[in-house]
Amino acid sequence: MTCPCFFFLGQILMELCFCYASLWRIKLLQQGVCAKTVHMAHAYCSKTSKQEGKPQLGTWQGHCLHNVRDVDKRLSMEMKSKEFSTGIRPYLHSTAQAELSKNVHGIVDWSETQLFVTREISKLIGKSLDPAFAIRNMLHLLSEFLGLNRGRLFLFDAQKQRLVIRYSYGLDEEEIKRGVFRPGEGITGKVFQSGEVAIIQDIDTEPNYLARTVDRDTLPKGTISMFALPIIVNGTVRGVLAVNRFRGLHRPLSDDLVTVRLVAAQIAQLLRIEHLVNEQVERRTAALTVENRELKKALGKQAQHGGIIGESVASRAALRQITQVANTVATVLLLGESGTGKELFARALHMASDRRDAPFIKVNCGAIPENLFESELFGHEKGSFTGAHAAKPGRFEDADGGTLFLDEVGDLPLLLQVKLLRALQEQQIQRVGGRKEIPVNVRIVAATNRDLQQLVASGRFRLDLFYRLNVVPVKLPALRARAEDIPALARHFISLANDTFQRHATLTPGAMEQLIRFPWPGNIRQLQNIIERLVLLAEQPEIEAADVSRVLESERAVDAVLSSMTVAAGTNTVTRSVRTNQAVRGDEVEQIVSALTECGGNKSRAAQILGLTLRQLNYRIKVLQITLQS
Ligand SMILES: Nc1ncnc2c1ncn2[C@@H]1O[C@H](COP(=O)(O)OP(=O)(O)OP(=O)(O)O)[C@@H](O)[C@H]1O
Repeated sequence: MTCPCFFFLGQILMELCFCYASLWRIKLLQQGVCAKTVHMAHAYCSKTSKQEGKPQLGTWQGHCLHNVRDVDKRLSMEMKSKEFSTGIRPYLHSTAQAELSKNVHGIVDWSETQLFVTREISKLIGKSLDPAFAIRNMLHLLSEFLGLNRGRLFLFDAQKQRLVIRYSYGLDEEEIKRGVFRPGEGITGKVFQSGEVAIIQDIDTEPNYLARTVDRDTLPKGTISMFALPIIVNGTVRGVLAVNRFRGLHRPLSDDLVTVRLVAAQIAQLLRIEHLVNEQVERRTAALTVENRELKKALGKQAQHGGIIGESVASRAALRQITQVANTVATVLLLGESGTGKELFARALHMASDRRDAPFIKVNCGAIPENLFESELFGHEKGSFTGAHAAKPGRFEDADGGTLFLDEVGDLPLLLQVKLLRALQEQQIQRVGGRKEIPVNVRIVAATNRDLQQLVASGRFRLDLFYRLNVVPVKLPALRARAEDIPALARHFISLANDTFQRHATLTPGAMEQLIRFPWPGNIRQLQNIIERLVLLAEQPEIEAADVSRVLESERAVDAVLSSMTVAAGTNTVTRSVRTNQAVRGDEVEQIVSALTECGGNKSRAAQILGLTLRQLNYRIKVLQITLQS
């Protein structure tokens, strides 16, 4: 028989316990601990006591305190972290408050809570695609509202060949550090290896549970279950999501599994997006790093060599030659096809010489009308011819102390060749209409894309002038003879085009390969034009091999059309192919080509048909980059 005193004492103790637990609840609420958690812990304790029939003060109070203290300890830890107070805490606080206002004094309705958690998880993805924010909040929701605690996401570290914890909720730093598994090791490793879900009813009886991450003593007494789910991204297992579950929760295990599966699927989605973004960023960074390195290299060399890009043997030989003679007065004759960089070399020579602070004057001998040429070169006195209203110095005088660059010197009329020779020999000139000899100190650099020796042989160029100019001949190689220079030149032109058109284009290795393999006829300008076109047409920053193929294909088509035009010369059929790289000026090209065709390649007659002087025709041929190949 029970003593009434004992029964009475028991009632008092029970009341005291409720009061104690309520006080705890109030205290924790005052301290800012999440109200829902405290409420859940409290509800759990009340239920336990009811189920166990009569009050067992030590056991249920112990449960209650253990749960509340444990939650409190972990929340305090989280609350200390910056992230909690800036991102997660306000979010959970507001949702918990909302839930609390509905449910604070009633028995927890789990299906409603599950629905709420599911909704919140989906909302998280909409809020941010940042995996750190979304995943931590999901784990937080699982723990706070469903009691699925110590959520941890392991990801496979390919370098270490280990699964390591990347995101977690409710684990301290030591626990995170300990949570490392080899594939196949423990439950986590096995789920990773098999790609199958593991549901552990009781971790204490599971031989594969290694209790490595979470020390068993830190978990509540009683049965603890565990879910471990593979995270599958694009068909590959990338990691494992694990959570602990107290068996004491009064709802089916399968309900929680549904929610954890949803979280695993959302995490996989987030990682897929992260992977895609990282891949893009990595590709872009790698391309930019290569480009940066190349540009730095090119810049260094450019600064050294006056902007000349060229690593090939032929380019380096030409560079060596101009560097050697830069500081002398020796006349340099630059020989090379159109667009091989003759002007660039002439300028570099000037800049490398001690004349660099004096003028560099360029005269295009092929572009100046014959009747104006002498005055252009040597100047004129007032009234020396109609229209000479004032005295004007010529280009020789302009270049005094510096460099005079005579481009297309092979086009110089014979009469002027004599006068030029005289000026070179005597280092003095006479203006048109003037009597006075004017001394000039000019260094001559001449250039031509024509075969001067052949012109001498045919009587169109004076031999003595040829010797005078040909002191230091420098042969500039055509692009086809220096494929090694193409990558550096291409990058240089990409950078120029990016500056001009405000773009950020880069060439993929495949695109560069296409440019290297293209049979460039010789003109660097053609390479530059194509790169400019590629930069302008590019729909995305990376120019792919297919983009280059497309542009080169159209280039080939233009070449083919122009090459098929043959020119017959008299009764002897001389076949010449005509090419250009300026498709945009096709009409004019066609007119010139058909005039040349009609006249059997005779430029003087073609010029008459076109209403041009021979000099003008030669100039148009040059500007339009029409090359007559025998
Ligand atoms: N080695 C090089 N490095 C960098 N750019 C180059 C190089 N060679 C040529 N270029 C560029 O190619 C274009 C043509 O060069 P340039 O005008 O010097 O050739 P050119 O032989 O004088 O041509 P033309 O005979 O038609 O007058 C220019 O834009 C020039 O900057």
